[in-house]
Amino acid sequence: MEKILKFGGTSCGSIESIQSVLAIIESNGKSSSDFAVVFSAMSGVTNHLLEAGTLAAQPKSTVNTLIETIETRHFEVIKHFIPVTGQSQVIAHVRTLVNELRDVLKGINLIKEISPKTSDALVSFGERLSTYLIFAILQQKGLPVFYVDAREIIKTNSTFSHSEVDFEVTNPLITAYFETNKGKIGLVTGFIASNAKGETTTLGRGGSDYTASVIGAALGVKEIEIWTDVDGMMTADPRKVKSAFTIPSISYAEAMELTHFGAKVIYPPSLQPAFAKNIPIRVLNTFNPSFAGTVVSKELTGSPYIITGISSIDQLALVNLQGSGMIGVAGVSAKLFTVLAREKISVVLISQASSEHSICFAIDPSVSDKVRKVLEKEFAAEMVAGDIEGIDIQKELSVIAVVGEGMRKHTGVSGKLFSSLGKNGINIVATAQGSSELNISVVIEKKDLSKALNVIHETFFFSQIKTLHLYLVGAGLIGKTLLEQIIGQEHYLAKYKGIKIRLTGIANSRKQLIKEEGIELDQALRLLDLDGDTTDLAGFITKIKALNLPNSIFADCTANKEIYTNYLGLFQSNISVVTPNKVANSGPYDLYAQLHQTALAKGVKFLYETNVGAGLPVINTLQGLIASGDRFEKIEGILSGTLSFLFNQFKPGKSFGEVLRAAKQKGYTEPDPREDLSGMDVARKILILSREIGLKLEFSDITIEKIIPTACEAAPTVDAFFEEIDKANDFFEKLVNDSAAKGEVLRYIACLEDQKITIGLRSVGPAHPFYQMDGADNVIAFTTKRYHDRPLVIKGPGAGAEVTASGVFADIVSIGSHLA
Ligand SMILES: NC(=O)c1ccc[n+]([C@@H]2O[C@H](COP(=O)([O-])OP(=O)(O)OC[C@H]3O[C@@H](n4cnc5c(N)ncnc54)[C@H](O)[C@@H]3O)[C@@H](O)[C@H]2O)c1
Ligand SMILES: N[C@@H](CCO)C(=O)O
Ligand code: NA
Repeated sequence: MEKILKFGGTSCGSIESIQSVLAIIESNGKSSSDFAVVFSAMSGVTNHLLEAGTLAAQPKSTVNTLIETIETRHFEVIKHFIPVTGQSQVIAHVRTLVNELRDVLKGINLIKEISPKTSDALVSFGERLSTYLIFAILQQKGLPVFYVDAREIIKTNSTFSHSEVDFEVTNPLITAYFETNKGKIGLVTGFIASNAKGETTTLGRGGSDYTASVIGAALGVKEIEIWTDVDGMMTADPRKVKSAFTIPSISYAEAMELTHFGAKVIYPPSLQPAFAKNIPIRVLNTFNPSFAGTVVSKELTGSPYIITGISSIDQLALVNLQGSGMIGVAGVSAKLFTVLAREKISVVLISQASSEHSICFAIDPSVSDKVRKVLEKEFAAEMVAGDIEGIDIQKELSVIAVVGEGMRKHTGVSGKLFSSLGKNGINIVATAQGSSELNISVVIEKKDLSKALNVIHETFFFSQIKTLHLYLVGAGLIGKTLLEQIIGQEHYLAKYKGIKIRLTGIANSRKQLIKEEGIELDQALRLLDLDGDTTDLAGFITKIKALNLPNSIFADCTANKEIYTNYLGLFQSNISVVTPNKVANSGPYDLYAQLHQTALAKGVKFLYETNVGAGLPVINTLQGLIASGDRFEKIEGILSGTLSFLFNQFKPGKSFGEVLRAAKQKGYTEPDPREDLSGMDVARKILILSREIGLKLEFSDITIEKIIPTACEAAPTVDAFFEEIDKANDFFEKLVNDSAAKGEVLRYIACLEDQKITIGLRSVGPAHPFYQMDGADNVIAFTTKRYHDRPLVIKGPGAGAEVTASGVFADIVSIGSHLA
């Protein structure tokens, strides 16, 4: 015979699905009749039958409603597919079967008990009904079909509910039966069989697949098709990993490993007879029949990936047995696993270090109390003697298995696996790798499961592209410009850096929006307005943490003074922070130190190049010098773009207020320009630089020489401030004139030397290195041990939306490169 098709319960579940099943069979029938089809019961029917059985065994209960439900579902199929003239005969046959079913239930009701034997007889009606219906429909359509009650050809022992097939008797029966009906399509009841006495038995878990496999093996078919409701076996559970895709080809051994840990599309043990005869199994989708699905076979067609798939068990407990008395003592593990076997406790994974000091193994958490009791009893003597110190059971864990024959040929697979988890702060509680190198298993905390699956999936299947999840808080001047810049670089980043930035959250002071699947960058502001909720920063951050997405970056593009109190929690949740906001790094030193230490300890990034000199490479350069062992002697510079612009542009006769307004309009000033004019902004920057070189200075250690009249400084609002500035024009004219009279210019200079910071307005002549400035230029001179005679100077535009956003962007990309 050419092949066997098998349709599961969902394929036989409704009018629509049966429509697809019929179409698939008819299309196969066009070219040949040399195949057979195995059917499960209509979905839900087996459960209804079992329920009816349980009910029937109770006094004074009625099963009529359940039987009617079952009957009606089958009648509906008849009415839909069979022409009226042909219906009565089919309906009559279904009635006969249902009456027989009623008799079985009556029997159960009489003795008030349901044995595995009666249960098997009861559930057999599901497959008998579904298969008969499809037989009747196809027969009326004129296809050469015959109905096969598998009880006539599959013989088992009498272990009801999970009977074992007697192949010696079965195989000749199958070949003879199909030989007699050669040239016709056999439609076979799945799941059911019979014992030597002719009593109905069932084949246990994966039953109908087993039927297909037993018949296929007996007839030596070329392929077995398992039709289900998904596109074959996937690289990961698509409910947990959105980017999971169908595995085109997989080996029997890999399929075993994957399904052992989850992927429940097929149950490989039930396909054993076919495996043994090297018959390939193809897993196909009834609802997407043209899709090629997955072939499970001995031969591999060569996957482009190192691994084949990932699966997991969500709930797991880890038992750890430890003690010095276990070292070198033969038999502890033998005893342990004998006990577990005796108690029928299934062990999911085992790991023992070569020190032999401990053995750890994973079990279903529902049996953890039992395991503890059993072990405490069994090892009581060893525990009293102190040879075994204790039994530790950890719950709320999950296990992930990375599976693939390809791992044998590649080195560095576990390195890749562990480092990808490590970079995302996922703690590995235990690991196990079989010497077959077919499966590496890692036990992790349950809360990290979805994140870990996604990280691993991306690492092995999309290694060319790393998705960064970006949460942008602050969609003002810098935030908006950043979004525009990202849009412009999407293609470049994907192609040359292997990075995709997915905007997962955005907020401004009014609204916030989080979308796990990502927010279209060019629609982000509109969507924030349209779909956003009222801003609640604490709630926003709680949601980010709960989402627990891999490669997450929080970009703080606000000037908010409190937001940084959230950074610590973000770091602890393995979320990196990128920010132009200077408040965190210029706050109390203890907090500053705690933030930096936490980020370092958690392996996440805290990047803030734009804190000083906007996009100019000030912080990175400084860090490079420090890292390479240079020593700083002096840092001096013009660190305010706004003040630089003011003193470059303002000339007597001009309005100082107008020049300041122009600076604001050009995006140089802080959202509140009082921060710039008061010297606060410069003070923050030089303090940040001092901390970068290792000084423990506080804001209060800085002396700021004032440059604006007290009235300006005292102005309560930004508007009032501008009014005061306008009134102070003479004051500023005099400052400039006095300086110009000496042939000099005014420069607002910050200086760090001998652990002291001074900031003030200086009048400098043409010989001074800061004399020649333009626009909103910053200049920073580092005098160090190495750059001693002539300082290292960084100079250029130090404020403005484009240069600042690009500095923030570069920090984000640098995190991407670190993760990729
Ligand atoms: N302009 C520059 O040249 C420059 C250079 C370097 C650094 N920076 C820094 O960049 C940051 C942003 O500056 P900007 O000019 O874009 O400011 P902005 O006022 O234009 O934008 C700030 C944004 O933050 C939002 N915001 C404020 N508080 C918030 C909160 N609690 N929750 C959510 N959103 C909140 C606002 O709604 C706004 O969208 C500042 O920290 C500034 O110091 C600016
Ligand atoms: N307001 C700041 C922006 C850069 O940090 C300045 O004028 O320098
Ligand atoms: Na910078």
